[in-house]
Parts: sequence; structure tokens; C-alpha cells
Amino acid sequence: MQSPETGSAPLEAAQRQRGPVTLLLRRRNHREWMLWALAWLLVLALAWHVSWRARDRIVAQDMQRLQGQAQAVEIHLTRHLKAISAALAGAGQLLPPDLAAAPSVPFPLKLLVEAMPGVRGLQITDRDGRVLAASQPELTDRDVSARPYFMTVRASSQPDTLYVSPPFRSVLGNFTTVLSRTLHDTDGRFSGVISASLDVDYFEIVLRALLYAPDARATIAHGDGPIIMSSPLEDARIGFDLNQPGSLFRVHMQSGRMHNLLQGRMVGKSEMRMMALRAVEPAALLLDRPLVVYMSRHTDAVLAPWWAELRTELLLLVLTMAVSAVWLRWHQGRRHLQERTERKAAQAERESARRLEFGLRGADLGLWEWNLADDTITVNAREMEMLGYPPTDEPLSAEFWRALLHSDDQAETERAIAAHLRNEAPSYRLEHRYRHRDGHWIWVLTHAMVMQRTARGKPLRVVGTHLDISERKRSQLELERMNAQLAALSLTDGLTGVANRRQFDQTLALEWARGLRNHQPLALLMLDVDHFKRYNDHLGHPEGDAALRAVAQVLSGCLRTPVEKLMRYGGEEFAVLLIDADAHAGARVAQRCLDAIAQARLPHPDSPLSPWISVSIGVASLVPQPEHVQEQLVMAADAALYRAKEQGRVRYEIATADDTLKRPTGLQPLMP
Ligand SMILES: Nc1nc2c(ncn2[C@@H]2O[C@H](COP(=O)(O)OP(=O)(O)OP(=O)(O)O)[C@@H](O)[C@H]2O)c(=O)[nH]1
Repeated sequence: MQSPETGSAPLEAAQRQRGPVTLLLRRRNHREWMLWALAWLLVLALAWHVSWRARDRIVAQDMQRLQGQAQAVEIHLTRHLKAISAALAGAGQLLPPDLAAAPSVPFPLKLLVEAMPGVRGLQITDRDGRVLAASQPELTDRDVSARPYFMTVRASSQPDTLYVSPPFRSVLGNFTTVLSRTLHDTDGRFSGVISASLDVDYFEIVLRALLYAPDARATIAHGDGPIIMSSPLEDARIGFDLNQPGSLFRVHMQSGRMHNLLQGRMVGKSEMRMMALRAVEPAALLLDRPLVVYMSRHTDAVLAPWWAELRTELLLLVLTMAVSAVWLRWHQGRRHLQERTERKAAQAERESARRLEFGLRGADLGLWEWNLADDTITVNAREMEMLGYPPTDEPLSAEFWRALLHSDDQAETERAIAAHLRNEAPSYRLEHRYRHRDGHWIWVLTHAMVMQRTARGKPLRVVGTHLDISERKRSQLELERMNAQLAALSLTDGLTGVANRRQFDQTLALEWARGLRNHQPLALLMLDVDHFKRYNDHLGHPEGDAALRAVAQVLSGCLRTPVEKLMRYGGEEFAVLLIDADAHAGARVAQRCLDAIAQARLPHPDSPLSPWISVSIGVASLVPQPEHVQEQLVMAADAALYRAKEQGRVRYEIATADDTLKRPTGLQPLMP
């Protein structure tokens, strides 16, 4: 049973491992959101900058337009003032010098008024302020001496000045503004005033014609501040004094400039307006006070299209922001999922690699992975250890590996790899040698296969194992060597060291079959030591053995092995098989053997023939036929040997045709 502490330990360890990863991911997400916010701040700032510049352009364009309209009003007004001034001056000159004495005005004022657009009435006043004549008869004889406009004119009394009165409520009940010029008698003294009252309705129409937007307003004010007229007409505003602290009118007047473009609130109104203000003070007219024309528009109305566009742009931006935020959140979620899956897979792969490494260690296998793209090899520690190098995690050049390969194994290795890479074999397995770091060769068993190919079958990655089989290989080679030795021994005569009877039988069978196939003759020499029994009896068997070894050595020396090969047939009898040789060729070799033995002068102390060892030889030859058996050749050679013994020994005899035709009892040819 696990204690609760021990039971939760792996879980805590897993959480501890997960902790830093989660923290890192959170930080990355946080960074991305910061970047997202920063990017959007920049976009918003840029959008705001562009939009604000568009707003400024709209304001500037409208200001210019207001300026143009104000200028048009100024031109119009100047012409009227000039015309009225000229009319008043002309009428004044037609008046008699002594107005008081004059019975009446010599021209009808009403007619003059009708000829002057923008003028509602005309009146002539004497020096005391009594109305001598007026275009409206009801005003005649009235006393206007207390009226500010009269008092101002009389006080100043400048002959060429056109006096412009502030608007005031006339006796007729309506607001009016009066333009006046002084009259002088023949001595140049002030004799009265001729005045024209302006037709507000007329000017309102003129101003209205210049308004290009529903919220536009045109105003003409007196230089002292009161509004003379405005369009759209607002009776309540006529006479309203604009010359108040902080008013745009005062700003304009104090600027000393003839025209200004200003923005601000109008006196008595809460709305923001854009204004073009122009002072009307033509040089050709001596006005006692300037007039001020201003055209204005409601700022909000001017900017309404801009605001609408800005709202649309903001909406689009907010929508895009929302979409990008949703996308980022989705992307982070998906990535998180993907990374978690990859982490799990990597962990599983690590564990599997650990298990594999453990398994490979146990199996003493070196593991290698060949990356064909860059021709590098990554190996495990065992692989490096196998070759005497320290372990490394770095990929190594495949060329380094190829250089370690034994030159004798190169061709076969390359052939096997190439065949597998061409997909001709599911894997390859071969044994070869590698040079150990110490310089000695180790035998390695390679087993490898392609682990990854492109879609078109091009190999990308090969994984394989190496097993050090040097020990096994050494044992195998030793075994092979011993087997070969054994095989040789089994075919060698133990006493004389020449081929034994078994080898004779095998060689004869082999060459018989070849002769049969090729229709080539075979010759056989049977050699027997003469009177060897006597040798043994005289000197003993060990000496007899030595003599047999000496005879074998002499005979081997005179034969051209392996074509003429000496074999011990048995006892003191030897045989020589000659390939593609007839009886004459056999006889030549027999004579050579007899000569060699004679020249060797091996002592035989008990031979009745000579003091030296001698041999007798039987020679037989035939072309193997299907109806023959190979023993026929041996029997024929034996028969010839028998005859050689009979005829005195130390000689050779050639088998006769009869000898050759004798067949051993019970032996039948394979193909009779
Ligand atoms: N020392 C020794 N003697 C052997 C060996 N094999 C056979 N002999 C002897 O060789 C002798 C052969 O004698 P025989 O067959 O009578 O023939 P021979 O005395 O040589 O007389 P001919 O052949 O008629 O000249 C025997 O005495 C065998 O014992 C051997 O391996 N060693």
C-alpha cells in the first residue's frame, strides 16, 4: 500500500513540471495581447490623425468659403454706401444755402428714395434738429435734436464724412440705421443734416442670397457693436451689442486687421460657430465708424458629414478590433491545444527513446540515424563506444563513417545500401569491418532500413543498428580454418603427407566424369616399391615408414602438381592420375619417376635387384565411355604393374587393350 504522500508525489512532480511551461505560455499570450493593444493604439492614433487632418481641411475650406461670402457682402455694401453717400452729397448741393429761410425743398424726396435701392427714407434737418422735409410726410417738423445720430453729426460736423448711426428704434416703431452727411451754408457753417435711413428688408434679401447653407448666418454690425441687420432676420437681435468682453466681435476689432477667420461662441448664444469677419471701411468713403460684416456657420453643422464619416470609420475599426481579438484568442487556444499535443507526443517519444536506448544497451546495439539531406549521422553512446570514441550528441559527417569502412567490404556495402535506397529490398543486413580508433578492425553486423521517404519515394532518413560481432566472427573464422584443416587432413595420407586413397577416389570420380563429358583421355600410373617386404623385414617397420616418406617426397618432386598429382593408393603403392593424357604421355611420366627414384639412391640393404630402392610402374590410359566404369582404368594399370613386376621390376609397363577391357565383377557402367 502506498501512503497518501507517496501516492500524490508523481502528480505533484508532474504539476511542478507543467508549472513553468504554463507560466511561459501565459507570458507569451500576455505579450501578444500587449502587442495587439499597441498595434491597435497605433492604428487608432493614425486613424485619428488622418481624420483630424480631414476635419481641419473641412474647417479651412468652409472658412475660405465664408470669407468669400463675407467679401461679397462687403463689396455689395461698399457700393451701396458709396451710392447713398453720393446721393446725399448731390441732394445736399441742390438745397438752398439758407435752409431756414427756404420755403420748401426744391425736389421731391420720395422720388429720390425710390431711385435709391436699400434706402427706406430721406429727411433733411436744419441746424437745430427740426425736420424740414422727409420722404415720409408724417416726420416733417419733428424735433430730432436729441437723437444721438443728429447730435453726433452736429458735434463733429465734418463736411465729407458719412456718418453711420447705430441702429435705433424710430418713431415709426421699427429699427433703423441712418446714414448722414452735414449741410453747410455759404460761409461753411453747419446748417443742417441730410440723412437716409437704411431699408433693413432690402439688405436682408441681399444677405440671404449669399447664404449657402441652412445654418449659415450673415450679419452687418455697427463699428461700435450693435447689430444693424442679419439674415435670417431675427428682430430680437437687431440692436444687440456685440462689443462685449470676450466676444469675437471685440477680438476682431482689437486685432487691427481688416478681416479675420475666427471660431467661438456668439454672444448670447451657446452654439459654436465659425466666422469670417470683415471691416467695411472703404478708403473712398470717410465713414465716422466702420461697419463690420460677418458670415458664420454652425461648427457642428459644418462638421456633421465629417462626424458621420468618423462614426462609420470608428465602427469599422471597432468591428475589426473585435474580429482580430476573437481571432487572436482562437489562435492562442488552437496553438495551446496543438502545443499540448506536441508536448505529449514529444514526451512519449522521449520515453520511447529511453526505452529503446535501454533495450539497445541490453542488446549491446549501437543505434545510428543517417540524414540523407545533409549527409550526417547521429549515433548513440554505444555506437561511439564500439568504435572507441567518446559519446556525442552532435551529428557527424557520414563521410567519417565511410572512411572507417574496410576497403574489402566497401563494394558489397555500397551495393546493399544502394539496392535498399532504390526500394528493391525492405531492409539491408550485412557484415563488414570498421576500423577501431586504436587501429584494429572490428566486425560489425549492420541492420538498417529507410524510415522516411518523400512522397515521390526519395529516401530522407535511414535508421539502423550495429552489433559488434568481432568475437563471433573470430570464432567462426577459426572454425572455418579448422574445418578446412580437417577436410585437408581427411584427404591427406598421414604417413607420407601426399593425397590419400579417399582423395584418389574423389579425384578419379571427378576427372572420370569430366573426361566422359569432354571425351578426353585419362592416364593412370600405379607405382609399387620393389621388394618392400624384405626392406621391412630387414630394417623394421619404422624404417620402412621413413623409406615410404622418402619415396613419396622423391616422386612428388618429379611431378608437376597439381596436374600430375601423386596419391598414396595403399601400403607401398602410389598412383598418379594424368588428365587429358594418353598412354605415351603416361609412359613419359613413368620414366621420369623411375629416373628420379634411381637418382635419389635411397638405400635398400636387402634388395636382390640393387642396393637402392626401386619402383615398378603400370601405365593405363583410356577415353572414358558411357559403357566403361572407372575401376577398369585402375584394373588395367594394376595389370600393367603386375607385368612390370613379372618382367624383372625397376621398369614400367603399359596396359594392353585386353587389360583395359577387363571389368571388375559386379560393377556395371552407369550408361551401358
Ligand atoms: N613399414 C611399412 N610397411 C608397409 C606399409 N604398408 C605395407 N607395408 C609392407 O609392404 C610389404 C609388401 O609386401 P609384398 O606385397 O609382399 O610385396 P614386396 O615385398 O614389395 O614385393 P614385390 O611387390 O613383389 O616387389 C608388406 O611387408 C607390408 O607389411 C607401411 O605403411 N609401412
